[in-house]
Amino acid sequence: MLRVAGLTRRFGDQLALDDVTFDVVPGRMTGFVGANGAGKTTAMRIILGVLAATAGEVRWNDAPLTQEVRRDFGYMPEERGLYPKMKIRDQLVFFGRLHGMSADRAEERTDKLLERLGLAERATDALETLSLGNQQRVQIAAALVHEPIALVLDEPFSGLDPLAVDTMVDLLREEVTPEVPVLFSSHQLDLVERLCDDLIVLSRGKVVAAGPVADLAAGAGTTYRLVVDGDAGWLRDIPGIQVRDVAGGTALFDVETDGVGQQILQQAITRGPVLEFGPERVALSDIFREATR
Ligand SMILES: Nc1ncnc2c1ncn2[C@@H]1O[C@H](COP(=O)(O)OP(=O)(O)OP(=O)(O)O)[C@@H](O)[C@H]1O
Repeated sequence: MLRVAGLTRRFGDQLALDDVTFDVVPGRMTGFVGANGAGKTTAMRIILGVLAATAGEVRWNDAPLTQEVRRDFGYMPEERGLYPKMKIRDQLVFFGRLHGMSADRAEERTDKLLERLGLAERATDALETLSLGNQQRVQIAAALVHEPIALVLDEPFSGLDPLAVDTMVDLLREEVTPEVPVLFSSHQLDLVERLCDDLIVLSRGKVVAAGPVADLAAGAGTTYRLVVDGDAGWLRDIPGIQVRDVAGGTALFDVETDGVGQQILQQAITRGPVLEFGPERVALSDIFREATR
């Protein structure tokens, strides 16, 4: 497991990270979100050892993370770091070799990834001749080529069209074996919601929410949605609930007393057909807004 423990980073007077602690659990995709300047890139750079922490440490399997172990991490930096004039296949093989792979293995992995990303026919083209979306695909391949033991991806999906996002996501899911923790930052909350198992929300250098998305989304857990064939206006007269909204047969309400939700379902059934009933999931955008307020 990758653990960030009490990370603090100052730039002059500015506190970019303030005692940040979180875990990135193997085999789970962890989304890292926060407004511009919240400190995501700074934290990722520290994890990768590109930047030093002012205080705190990064741990790997309960021991301080060493440079040797870091060599086996995969990293997609915010400032994409590939060589524009180098052929993409040569470049990926080169990165594989840098991470200690044999030439044969690096070539085998490179060809598999290029094939998988639909870039096999461009293997001998220079990176700069590719579209930006395709350059991004090569970036992700560069992070994956050496079969990393952990992945840290800074905005891996920015600028990609929905189809390219899907290809990348499929590839990540294939690559993320149960031993590999994956941390990725993104501003695309819909995508994060679809993709990640765990979420870390950073605001002004502090962790303001963290945990499994399902738990965070259920956090408010007392809001229900009822859809009936008819008018749901009668809900307004029921004690023990707070009606948020009623539009025709669709109602959203908060349960203030335990068990009232089930009583309402029973009442609704006696009044006519019930089309939908259940707890309302909180949208990630709402969790984000609430946490970073
Ligand atoms: N090298 C640096 N020197 C001075 N300040 C820096 C440096 N790097 C980052 N900062 C500051 O630290 C804060 C956190 O920046 P960081 O890039 O980590 O945020 P972020 O969450 O990645 O933002 P974004 O979503 O815009 O990429 C910002 O206020 C930024 O200006």
